[in-house]
Amino acid sequence: NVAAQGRARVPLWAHDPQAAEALARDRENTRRLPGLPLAAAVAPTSDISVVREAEIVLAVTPAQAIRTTARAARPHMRERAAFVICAKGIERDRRKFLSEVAKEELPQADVAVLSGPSFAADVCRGLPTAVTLAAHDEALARRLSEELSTKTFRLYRSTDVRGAEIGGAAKNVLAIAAGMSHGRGLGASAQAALIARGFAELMRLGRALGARQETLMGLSGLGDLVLTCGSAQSRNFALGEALGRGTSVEDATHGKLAEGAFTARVMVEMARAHDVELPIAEAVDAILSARLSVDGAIEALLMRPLKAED
Ligand SMILES: NC(=O)C1=CN([C@@H]2O[C@H](COP(=O)(O)OP(=O)(O)OC[C@H]3O[C@@H](n4cnc5c(N)ncnc54)[C@H](O)[C@@H]3O)[C@@H](O)[C@H]2O)C=CC1
Ligand SMILES: O=C(CO)COP(=O)(O)O
Repeated sequence: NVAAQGRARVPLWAHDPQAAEALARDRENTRRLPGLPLAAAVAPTSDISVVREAEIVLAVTPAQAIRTTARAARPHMRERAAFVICAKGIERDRRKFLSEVAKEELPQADVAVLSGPSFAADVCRGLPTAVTLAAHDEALARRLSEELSTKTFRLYRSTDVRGAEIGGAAKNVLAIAAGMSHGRGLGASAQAALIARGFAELMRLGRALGARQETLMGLSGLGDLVLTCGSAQSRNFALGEALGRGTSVEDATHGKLAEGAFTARVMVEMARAHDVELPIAEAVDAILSARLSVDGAIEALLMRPLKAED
């Protein structure tokens, strides 16, 4: 809907033909964004060859589906079209960032990352939102941020692609921890401590992987961490909250896409490979893999040796 502002036609591809038909019929995503109709210019389809029309493709699938989607788009994408990754996560099987996945699958495209604090429903309602648009090429970042910004959806440009994607991936894992603390009734002080120590983990990992500090402290890092760790509107926070209340991992992860559940393990593996300690992310991974209970994780975090605040 944002892209439809000022454009006559915005094709919207869905991989599931029934979903595309339902969107075309109802002009609304009745399950995920009820009460928020599609703009008139949005044209749902399940034919991925529509990317042929596009100079800008917004890739908004689950993170683990970015590779197959990019691969399917490859024969149809124009030379130098922009492939803007809006998913937040890291490829689990090959331990790759999504910009790396896109570059491998779409050599003809210019890859960018759009990430930051923005619940889809807020954006669709026209509530004020500000996010990061990162591309290695400054001129591309500038062009995309100008073309995709509206009065209420403001894109700040960056050339730190890695920083933008680390923030978006890591905050989901940390939001699960924040949700657990809330669901377990640990109180507002614990919540604030978790966000601050979670941010320390995000910074440590980001620095080890070459991200810039200002990106990690910006919209796509700290900004999105604060949003996601502080709102039950977040699916990651809601997943953690359910676990904190005692719901089983199987029941809690069912139904809605919570990217942190897919990112936790690969984030911990990447950190270990770079000798970076991430106790909160490790606890989330251990709980999701049923190696640790929520109470066991709280106990383990409280028992950690006292150390300097870094
Ligand atoms: N919903 C939100 O507020 C925000 C979501 N994101 C990110 O956007 C990405 C997508 O999230 P949502 O749209 O919210 O999730 P969603 O669950 O609402 O929609 C995901 C869509 O992907 C489709 N899909 C599932 N498997 C697929 C596959 N193998 N190939 C292609 N498409 C497939 C589903 O049919 C569905 O239409 C996630 O990485 C999420 O972190 C980022 C910012 C905000
Ligand atoms: O990324 C988001 C907000 O910036 C959406 O958060 P959830 O995926 O946790 O709902």
